[in-house]
Amino acid sequence: MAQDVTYLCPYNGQVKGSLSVTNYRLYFKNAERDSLFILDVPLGVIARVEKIGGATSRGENSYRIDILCKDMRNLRFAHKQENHSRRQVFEKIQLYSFPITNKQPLFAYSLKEEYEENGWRVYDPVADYKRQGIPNTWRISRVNENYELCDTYPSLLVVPKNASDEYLRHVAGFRSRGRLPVMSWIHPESQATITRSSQPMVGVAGRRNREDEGYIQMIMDANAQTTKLFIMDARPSVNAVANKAKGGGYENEDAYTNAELIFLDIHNIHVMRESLRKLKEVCFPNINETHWLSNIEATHWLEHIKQILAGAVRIADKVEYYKTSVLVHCSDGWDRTAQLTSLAMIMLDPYYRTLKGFEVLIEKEWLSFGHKFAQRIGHGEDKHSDADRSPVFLQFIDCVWQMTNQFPIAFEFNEHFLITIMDHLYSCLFGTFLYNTEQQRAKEDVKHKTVSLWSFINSNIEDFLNPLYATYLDQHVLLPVASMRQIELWMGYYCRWNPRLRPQEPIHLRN
Ligand SMILES: CCCC(=O)OC[C@@H](COP(=O)(O)O[C@@H]1[C@H](O)[C@H](OP(=O)(O)O)[C@@H](O)[C@H](O)[C@H]1O)OC(=O)CCC
Repeated sequence: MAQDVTYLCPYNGQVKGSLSVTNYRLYFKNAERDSLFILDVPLGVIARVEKIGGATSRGENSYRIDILCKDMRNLRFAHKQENHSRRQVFEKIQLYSFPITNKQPLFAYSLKEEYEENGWRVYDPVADYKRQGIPNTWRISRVNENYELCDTYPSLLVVPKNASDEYLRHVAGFRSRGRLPVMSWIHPESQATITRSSQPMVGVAGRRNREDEGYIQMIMDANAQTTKLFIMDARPSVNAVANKAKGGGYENEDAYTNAELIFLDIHNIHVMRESLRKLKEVCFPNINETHWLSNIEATHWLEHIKQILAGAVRIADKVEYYKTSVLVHCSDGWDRTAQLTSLAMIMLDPYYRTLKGFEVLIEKEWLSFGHKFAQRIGHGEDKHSDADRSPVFLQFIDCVWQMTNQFPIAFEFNEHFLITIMDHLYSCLFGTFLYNTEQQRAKEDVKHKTVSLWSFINSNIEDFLNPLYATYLDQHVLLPVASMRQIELWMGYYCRWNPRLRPQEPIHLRN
């Protein structure tokens, strides 16, 4: 606890008060009695802490602690040199914001809160495949039971019936990191499927693999409706070609007869990280009125959102209206592929537009299929400029918000639900988003040692429901308009800290 600290609020000016740090949060409370001002920041959201100014700094508020956060804001606290309090506050914030770096346990292992709902029971892979209805042209394989085939995949895989476990091993050998094509979703009527994978290891030599080619044919044959299959490669073709230099690449249509390859032109994690960095500069702390639209355009953020949504629309369109199966992949098959399969599934299957169904979707397409949450967010690590960090999951949640914005009564959950998920992606209060793979989470026994985010949400469900929700029975397919005219900046998230941008009651009505 440090007394006599001044929070330099970009909206309310200087606020004098006391700053406390616990092993979970940073808590600032103003000293004046009249208007209460509180800042309550989970330390997990902190990306970087720095000391500004030294003992000889004389300018007003020049002796500070500046904090950069992952949730689109920065916090600045001015200290008094004579109090000698800054060092201790700084060291405690460092210690508890970066527990992995400092060999401390993540706070999720300290949370003792009890909830009546056990969120760890929300997702059961067999139950979701049963709900989808797996016909006997497909089978559940246990070949990855102990993660021996692919340590970044789930232990349970749904594959074409005729592919033996031995055959699967050959196919996995030709896919980057063993991430072979497996089923994400099957259409209840047409039996057209969405399958997902990583890139084939074609390389500059143009290597082929008989089993991989035969396996793609099996996926095609499992859909009696058509003799064709679309391979949607999420990447710009130039990147797919560049990946050949590292032994990767894409399917050669001569080798995969009846398959049509389409590139969806979604950029890689490095482009997206840079785009969000620019967006934060434009949105926080204040909005430049005259250059707002050109500043937003210069970040390219909305173009990326549009491109991801448009890719998912093309997948949903092929599966629904052409009754044709689609294989989705990118380079590694855990960033853009997860965005595309999960968005297409939301468009095609109303179950995933319910609150529980959305939780199942995140558990299945993101967590069980090895999206590297720990690495992309940097949980507990102080390496704020790590090139593996990237807002891939935020882009997915932003695309879901775009759909709720275009179809306000089609989703059971509300905006607060999406923002709460983002807040706890960073907070490390729950075990849900910790680690990078299902195997790691099983090894760390998170289901017994931590609380699931869905326990908290499902025990307070009324806060997260959309009052306008109308269970669409007939309109089960929802295709958003993925064009720049319809895509909007999600102000409720990117500008959430600016009180002037919150719709207020007219001043004269304020008491
Ligand atoms: C000469 C060496 C060629 C080379 O490095 O290939 C590597 C590629 C990197 O491949 P990219 O696809 O551009 O970028 C990759 C994808 O973003 C992938 O996510 P996803 O799951 O969405 O695939 C991430 O997991 C990887 O960490 C990242 O490297 O780099 C490029 O293609 C950049 C050139 C334009």
